[in-house]
Amino acid sequence: MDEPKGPGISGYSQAVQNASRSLQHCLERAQEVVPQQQHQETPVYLGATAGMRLLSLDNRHVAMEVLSAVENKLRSSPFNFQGARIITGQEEGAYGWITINYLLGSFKQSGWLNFLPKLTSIKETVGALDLGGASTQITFVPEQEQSESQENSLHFRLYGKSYNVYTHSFLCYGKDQALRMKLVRDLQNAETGRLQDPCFHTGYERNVSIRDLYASPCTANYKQSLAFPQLHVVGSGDYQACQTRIEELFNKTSCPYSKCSFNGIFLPPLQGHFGAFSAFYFVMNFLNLSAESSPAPLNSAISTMKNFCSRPWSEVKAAYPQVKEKYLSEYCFSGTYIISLLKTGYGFSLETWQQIQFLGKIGSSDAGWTLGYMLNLTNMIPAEQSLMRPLSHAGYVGLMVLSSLVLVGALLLGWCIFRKPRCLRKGIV
Ligand SMILES: O=c1[nH]cnc2c1ncn2[C@@H]1O[C@H](COP(=O)(O)OP(=O)(O)O)[C@@H](O)[C@H]1O
Repeated sequence: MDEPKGPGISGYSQAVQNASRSLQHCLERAQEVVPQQQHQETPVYLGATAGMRLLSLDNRHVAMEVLSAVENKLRSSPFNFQGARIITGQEEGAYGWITINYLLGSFKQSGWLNFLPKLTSIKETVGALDLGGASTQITFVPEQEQSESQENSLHFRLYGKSYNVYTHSFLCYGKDQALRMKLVRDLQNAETGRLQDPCFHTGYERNVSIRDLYASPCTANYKQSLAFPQLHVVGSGDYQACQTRIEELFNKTSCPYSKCSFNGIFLPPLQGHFGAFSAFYFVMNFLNLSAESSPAPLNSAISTMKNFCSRPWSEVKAAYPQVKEKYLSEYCFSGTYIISLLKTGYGFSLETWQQIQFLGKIGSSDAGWTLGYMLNLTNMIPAEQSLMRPLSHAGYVGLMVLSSLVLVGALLLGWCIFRKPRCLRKGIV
């Protein structure tokens, strides 16, 4: 039976071992891809996200140990290691937004072409929705420039244009921590260690260690002494009931601003198109709800989820033998969570849902915060747009041919004037 590892001591060392293994794998891959003579001059940065933010909240000492273990490994690699740090939720949101807009070309178009608004359709930036295991981010340029909450507002100057960006990172609302929060809430009224859970398929069973469940800062507040050391989760596969339980995670009771998402957090009216990536994409892509040309409407996403959650576990397992059991068993929860977060949490409607595009890659690059982080650290995005636009290859060739013709013409003219004055005179007379 699959048991999700929580951040108990065993969970941490397991997590460190996993991280170390993936880092090794990453380094080996990078050494294959980057030509050997460029290894030393290739900068390497490491940014850690919400999982490490949580670990740091829970035990700063362990978090620092993990970072320094990773640093040592990277320092001994052939690359030019520049440092490892835990990035803030705001940075994670901002870098995701920078990545997708950089890859979609939204910044450049809205740079110098804005001087010619009538000649070109102005392309707006696209909002970014990022779902991880431990946190989720929403970032976009709202219609109203003045923000009601300074902690949610960022200012960027990119390619000569200013952007006032709204961002918020919800720690604990990544899909793994959200599942934990739901489980501990379900446990509050439980008398036995057996929990019937509508977010898992019928026939699915999982044992969860109570100690691990409460070990996260996201669930610590719900801690209660229970007579049983393990929670025995038994699936009942019911989308509607699952959605009802999930929606309890979003506290909509009070809002100190004109508008909020949930938990009293300011959210300006949603504006424009959104790219939803990372786990938003992994889950929606598995459920066939991410079609890039026309993403499924909200109503059909809900019917797909109803149908998927109601399928018995034995049937689902047989249908997808190649999918990791941990992911497969949680797609009913994750899909339902995504719909609830976007609809109830952020307030996407039937209409605005259509503005969301679920993105895995843009071109050949992953949609995610990492590219934006690199672009920022390596100063790849200038604040000001250079006045000269770089020439395309065709433009360059054309300009060279034209200047060669002008040069040949000038030489001929000079030769006529100074060496053969009669040819000119003949022409004139
Ligand atoms: O193929 C997949 N299907 C479903 N979930 C996936 C798949 N690949 C990765 N994930 C999950 O997506 C989430 C991505 O989290 P990530 O590591 O980017 O952010 P985090 O730092 O906030 O946890 C994790 O929960 C991971 O387990």
